[in-house]
Amino acid sequence: MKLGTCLYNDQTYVCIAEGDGVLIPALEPGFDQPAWRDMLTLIDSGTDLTVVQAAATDAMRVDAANITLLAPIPRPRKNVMCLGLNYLEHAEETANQIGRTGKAPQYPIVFTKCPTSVTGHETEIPFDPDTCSQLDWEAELGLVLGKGGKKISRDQALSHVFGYTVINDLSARDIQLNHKQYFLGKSLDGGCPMGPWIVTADEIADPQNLDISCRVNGVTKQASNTCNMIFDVSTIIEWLSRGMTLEAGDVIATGTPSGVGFVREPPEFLLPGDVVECEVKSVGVLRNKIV
Ligand SMILES: O=C(O)C/C=C\CC(=O)C(=O)O
Repeated sequence: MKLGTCLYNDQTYVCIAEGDGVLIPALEPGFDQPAWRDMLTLIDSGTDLTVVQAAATDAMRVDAANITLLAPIPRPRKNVMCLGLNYLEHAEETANQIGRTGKAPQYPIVFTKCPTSVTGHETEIPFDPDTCSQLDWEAELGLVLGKGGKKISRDQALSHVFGYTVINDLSARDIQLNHKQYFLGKSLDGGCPMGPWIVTADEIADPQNLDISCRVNGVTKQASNTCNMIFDVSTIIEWLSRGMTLEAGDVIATGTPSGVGFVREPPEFLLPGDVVECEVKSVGVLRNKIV
């Protein structure tokens, strides 16, 4: 099932992709209203989603033209947790660019993006030349947890995943590299496009076998497969939860493959007018324009 968050008649709802449009369960009074108006409440509620689809009525069907999709979780409760240098070729291209030895990280590199950076599919990403002149793309597989926990074992990790989404870990390289910590350069307003949907975990048989790519103005810049992650999804959850309690609704970006802009010769960055598309096969295409 593909779940999203949309605006319909100036109100926010959780919706389910269906054909050319969506189902909005909250339009039927019989459905749990708080859960179907907010994705995090829905995740917390543990609602049986199959029941909803089976009970779909015409009153719930809305044409795609009548809604605006937002990020599936428009404002996560806490920072989006992200993996740095989690594909070997990307670790190597980065090391070459900044004059380091290119080795796979021995331990996961984890940084975060603040919740206010989250934005949706087809939103415009503001380009502010006073702040940043080196805006770069990073296509990533995103995880949304359905169940929290501490010391989650690799074996159990996938059972904690509610679903998968696409994230563009937009990176202001000048800010990121000048400030040592990644945080500021990764947290610009509009710097975390997410969506269009959360694809529920039952639909993704193997998160380590998904083609992942990024196109800028239709030209492919990144093309890889999630099998090339250094730390796979289960290991990421295991590592993150070793000493830190993970919670339902947490969002994790699992790292980007090679082909980012700042390591190119000459370096390439996003400019106003550019359209950037991140795609994870079976999960979706996330498109944004820089303005
Ligand atoms: O300064 C570094 O070590 C890494 C620079 C870029 C990597 C990155 O942003 C990532 O998300 O991976």
